[in-house]
Amino acid sequence: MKRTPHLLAIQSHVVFGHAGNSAAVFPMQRVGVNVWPLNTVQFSNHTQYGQWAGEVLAPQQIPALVEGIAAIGELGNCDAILSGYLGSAAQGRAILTGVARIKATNPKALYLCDPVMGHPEKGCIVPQEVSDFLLDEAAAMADFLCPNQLELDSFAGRKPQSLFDCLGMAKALLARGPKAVLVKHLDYPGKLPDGFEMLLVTAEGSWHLRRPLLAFPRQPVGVGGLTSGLFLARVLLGDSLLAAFEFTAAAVHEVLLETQACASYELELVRAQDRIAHPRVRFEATPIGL
Ligand SMILES: Nc1ncnc2c1ncn2[C@@H]1O[C@H](COP(=O)(O)OP(=O)(O)O)[C@@H](O)[C@H]1O
Ligand SMILES: Cc1ncc(COP(=O)(O)O)c(C=O)c1O
Ligand SMILES: [Mg+2]
Repeated sequence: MKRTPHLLAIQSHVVFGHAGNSAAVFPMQRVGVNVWPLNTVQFSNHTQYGQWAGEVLAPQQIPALVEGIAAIGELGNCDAILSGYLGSAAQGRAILTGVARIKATNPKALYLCDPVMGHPEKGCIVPQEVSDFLLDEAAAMADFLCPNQLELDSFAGRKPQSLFDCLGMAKALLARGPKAVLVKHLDYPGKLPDGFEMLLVTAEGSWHLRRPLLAFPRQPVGVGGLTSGLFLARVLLGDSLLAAFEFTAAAVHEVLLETQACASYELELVRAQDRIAHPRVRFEATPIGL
């Protein structure tokens, strides 16, 4: 029997609703991965409500929890680490220490960094020191990097002029160390208004994917964490990077369709669970080159 992969997921938890781990853990479990959630913050709700209660985890807790897992002899079973929303740069550095510790135990373990940098206009609040940490330190250690357009712009230090420019910016990130860059959401001059577009860039090739843009009165939150989590889960389950990319686009689209049908602001993950595991839609990524 094939072994069930294990994934350490280090990102935010919200008591109500879905963002960070609260958007990613259940879908990753639903597709067949054992998830070890380590919550960087516990907030009452995501920050785009404009107010929240709760606390940021003390950074020293991250290596302490990793050591606790090592002490019971289980750290070598960790196949991958995912990091997303961080409460502080010190937490980020503690995660990189944890990644190094896990890779020393299991050199095959993969590290996916979702460089959540915040979006002040949308109300996604992340301290500036976290963005600086992601740009200067985390990208170099990541096997997979999953920026959205804003985050890709921050890495490149400029805005794109075209789709090919986005491709160039994502390819430039490969030189910093990652094996693959998944751009979760593209935005560039000339983009068709009725599509939601993504890019996958690897040393072997690059692919562009378009799915329909759905209308929401208020954009749902947590889609980034859902996207990076499902992508890593499918890679661990044995998909090629391209197959994991296409699966992720389809499963995320299914969740958004369910959410739209329910007229819900929060992602309808529980209702969409069978559609996550077995998406009915399929989007084919097309090769793209410079
Ligand atoms: N097919 C779609 N139609 C409409 N909105 C979408 C679709 N897919 C994703 N979204 C929304 O697009 C936005 C993507 O946000 P962005 O900041 O680029 O990424 P992230 O989710 O990482 O923060 C989110 O608000 C998400 O809810
Ligand atoms: C607590 C928390 N975690 C994570 C996120 C990131 O969400 P997404 O997955 O949409 O990037 C947000 C965005 O506001 C947030 O408030
Ligand atoms: Mg995001």
